[in-house]
Amino acid sequence: MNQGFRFLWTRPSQNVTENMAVFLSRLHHVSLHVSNAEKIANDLVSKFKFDLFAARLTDKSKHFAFRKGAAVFVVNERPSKSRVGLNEGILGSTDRYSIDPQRADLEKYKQGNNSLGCLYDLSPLHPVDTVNNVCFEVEDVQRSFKVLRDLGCNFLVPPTTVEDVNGPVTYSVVKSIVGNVCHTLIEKTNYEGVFLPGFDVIEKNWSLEEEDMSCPVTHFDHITYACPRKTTHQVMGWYEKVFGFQRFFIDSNEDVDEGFVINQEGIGLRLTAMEYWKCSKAGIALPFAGKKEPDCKFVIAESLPKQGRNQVDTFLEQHRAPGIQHIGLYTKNIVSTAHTMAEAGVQFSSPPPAYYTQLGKQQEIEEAGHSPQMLAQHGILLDTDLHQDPLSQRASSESKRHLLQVFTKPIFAENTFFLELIERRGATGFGEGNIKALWRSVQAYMENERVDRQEPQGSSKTVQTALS
Ligand SMILES: O=C(O)C(=O)Cc1ccc(O)cc1
Ligand SMILES: [Fe+2]
Repeated sequence: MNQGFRFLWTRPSQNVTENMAVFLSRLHHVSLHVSNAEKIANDLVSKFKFDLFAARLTDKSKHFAFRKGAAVFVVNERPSKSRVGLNEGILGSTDRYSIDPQRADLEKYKQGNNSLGCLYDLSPLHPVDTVNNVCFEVEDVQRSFKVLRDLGCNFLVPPTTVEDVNGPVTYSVVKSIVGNVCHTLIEKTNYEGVFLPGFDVIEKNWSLEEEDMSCPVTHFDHITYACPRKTTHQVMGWYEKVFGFQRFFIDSNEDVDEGFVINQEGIGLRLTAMEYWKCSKAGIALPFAGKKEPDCKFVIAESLPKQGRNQVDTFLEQHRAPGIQHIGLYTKNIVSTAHTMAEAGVQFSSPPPAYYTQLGKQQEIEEAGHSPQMLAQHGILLDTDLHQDPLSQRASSESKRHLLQVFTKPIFAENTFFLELIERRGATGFGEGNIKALWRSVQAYMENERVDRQEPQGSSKTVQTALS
């Protein structure tokens, strides 16, 4: 079945590679644009246990950087339209660093969209809260810019250097093929500061190596895109060509051309996954100095028409563009993390209660060393990888590969983004059982939401009818 692999990409010799794609050193941060930065900032700190470690406040914009292990979010406050002035300079009056336009066409950019002082990104004026910029470190931004421009990529910000006392950082923003998603490419090998020039570091009295035992989130495990129907091949092809991404199989039942398809019992979903070339050889920033960071996977989710309206369609509608639907946070202990976050007010989507009582599930959970009650309490799902190599088949149940996952409810006012917790015990893909149950848990939440939203409308209609 898995033959004639279309997306398989073998790494050619170094010289050829140089002309083909830009290789990414590491994921630097993921950037959000929201209408109320303080609300999300509070949630990230008090509920999701991230640390606010850097901030940039100008009279026009607010940017906060949060970290949990190697997972870094930058929250940008989306300015209201009334605050957008034409032809304003890039630098806000409170900026204390220098910026060097490396290209003449920066003039155009200054006068255009990005007149709001949104460093390392641009203010997208997207109508709803959105997570839309996945920022990567690269070795050479200028060279990356040339390679990608030759490949036909559109740049939203040309190479630009920003500097403070800790040294220079050069960046450029390239538009992706997926809706409003873009990628800031960052070169910071000569920068010695904690984050990026322009941000004030917020000192905290804790060792960077210190680990939060109750909530051991270490990195971004995967980023899932919601894409329109029949666009998966195009998206895969773009990432393969531009950044040298490689396809990997989510599940052993996956078809090469079709991806991993679930098209039954109300679930219509096509999933395809890819990851970037592992070449984390560039200088690695704190707090992971000297350590190998795991790479983040990318998942493309496409809805299939037969099974009715679903969560991918809902995302596309409410987000008003294809884009990042959710991000999986890797944790070393999902039970403890979910428990700590739930106590702090995080709401999780639970699967139907029958999930935990279905034949064999209880035993499967217990064999994996968990308590069904504990998992059920927060809606955590467990999948056992049944396709094992012959050696581990003969080994004890302890050597089986497991995957544990739970989805949060949307974290913005509209259904345009949620988080996921994921713990991998040997499993590298996404289990079919979990995907079905995750899908159902989100569907159930959405159905409830729809009913809740319709009720007041229904009752006001009744009132109106009674009055007319
Ligand atoms: O299993 C995962 O974590 C995925 O990321 C797959 C997925 C993608 C989209 C959905 O709406 C539901 C599940
Ligand atoms: Fe996921």
